[in-house]
Order: sequence, then C-alpha cells, then structure tokens
Amino acid sequence: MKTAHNPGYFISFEGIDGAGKSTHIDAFCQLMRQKYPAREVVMTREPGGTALGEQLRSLLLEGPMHLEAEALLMFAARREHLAQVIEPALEAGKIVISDRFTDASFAYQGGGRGLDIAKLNILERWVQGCDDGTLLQPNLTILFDLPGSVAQARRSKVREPDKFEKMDLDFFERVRQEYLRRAQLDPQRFHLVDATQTPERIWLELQSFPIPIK
Ligand SMILES: Nc1ncnc2c1ncn2[C@@H]1O[C@H](COP(=O)(O)OP(=O)(O)OP(=O)(O)O)[C@@H](O)[C@H]1O
Ligand SMILES: Cc1cn([C@H]2C[C@H](O)[C@@H](COP(=O)(O)O)O2)c(=O)[nH]c1=O
Repeated sequence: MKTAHNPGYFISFEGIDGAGKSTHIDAFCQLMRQKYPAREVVMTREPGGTALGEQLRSLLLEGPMHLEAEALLMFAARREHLAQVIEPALEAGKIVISDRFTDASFAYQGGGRGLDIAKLNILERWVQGCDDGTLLQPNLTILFDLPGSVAQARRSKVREPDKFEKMDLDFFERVRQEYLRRAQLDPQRFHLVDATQTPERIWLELQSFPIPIK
C-alpha cells in the first residue's frame, strides 16, 4: 500500500474471548449501513477473512505450536487479509469492520504468551508499513473490556473451548492488561466499552458514541 491515508474507514473489535464482540458485531455492521448508505460495509475477521487465512485459523486455533511460529502465522494471515480484502476495500472508500486485528497479536502473543513486544513491533511494521512510512492501523478500535473470570463464566455456558479459550485466568488477565496498555498509548483510536454491562446498555453505547465518518 502506498499510504495509510485512504478514503475508507477501518474499525476493529477487540477483547478477551467471551467479552461479547460477536454478540454485537453483526448489528453494528447493520447500523453502519443504515447510518452511511453511500458507503459499502465489509465485515471480516482475524485470523481469517481469506481462503488462506481461514486455513491458517484452523491450524492456529487447534494445535499447540512454538510461540514465534504462532505469531508469524498470525501475521502471515494478516498480510494476505490486507492484500486481498482490507486494502482494496479502504482504497475504494468502504467501511471495513474486522473482528480482531493486530492489537490481538500484541495482547495474546505478547501479553498472554510473553513474546517480546519488540518482535511484534517489527512484524507490525513489516506487514502494515506503507511505502510512505505510514502504518496502516484501524481508525477506531472498540475494546470490550471485562475481567477474565467474568468472560470465563460466560464462555463455559455456551461452547467447547478452542486452544486459546483453554488457557487459565492468569493468561486472560495478562491479555486484558496488554489491551488496556495499548488503549492508554493510543486513546484517540480506542473506544473502551465496559463489557460487564448488560447487552442492552452496551448496544445503546455502540449506537450513540460519535464516529467521524462522512
Ligand atoms: N453483556 C453481556 N452480559 C452477559 N452475557 C453476555 C454479554 N455479552 C455477551 N454475553 C454472552 O457471553 C457469551 C460470549 O459472548 P460472545 O460470543 O459475543 O463473546 P466474544 O467476545 O465474541 O468471544 P470470542 O472472541 O471468543 O468469539 C455468549 O453466550 C453471549 O450471549
Ligand atoms: C487475530 C488474533 C487472534 N488471536 C486469538 C484470539 C482468539 O482466542 C482467537 C480468535 O478467535 P475469535 O473467537 O474469533 O476471536 O485467536 C491471537 O491469539 N492473535 C491474533 O493476532
């Protein structure tokens, strides 16, 4: 990509597993379609969003692997996702809404599993760096924040855990803290949602906070 300055608008949803992203993301996409009828809305996810990305997702969410292999595969899936889906959509002026993006790598591989943040910074620059030196990032990241114990209780009611969801509470607390650290570093980009609220309250909040899309 030549530059991160494009006519599109890029939104990511983030949070620990069970924080409630999936509960709201479809309705949020519909809301964006209603609010901005002139814009096409593309909903996607990570890891995934392309044929290769979905194959990598299966590998990543199933078997154990070396931490650096895991990080590299997350960013390989992301590179393909950017090239095939995200960059063309943004260049065409579309609204892209992704269920997770690079903050998840910092939170899970960095905070949760302990990969050196400097290595993640290098991968981020490699994969999201543009020709003019800018870094392609979401314009807005909606972070669903809640304690690991609450998320674990919610998850256990509804599904069989995947590889990450089997991790212990300490892991999810570290993931949460890394998300919060990144939100503090970039308060302009992050909108923090208190995900301990009822789904109804959260939905009201998602409908009402201002998003600078023309
Ligand atoms: N605000 C809420 N209060 C109580 N329960 C909730 C709330 N939001 C979602 N849930 C319930 O918690 C469970 C997990 O929610 P959801 O699947 O949306 O989480 P998620 O963040 O998308 O997780 P993952 O990233 O692992 O897919 C679901 O059973 C959902 O109904
Ligand atoms: C992008 C990304 C994701 N993960 C982890 C986070 C979740 O446990 C899964 C994805 O599952 P979801 O329920 O669909 O959100 O993958 C990660 O560890 N690193 C990443 O970069």
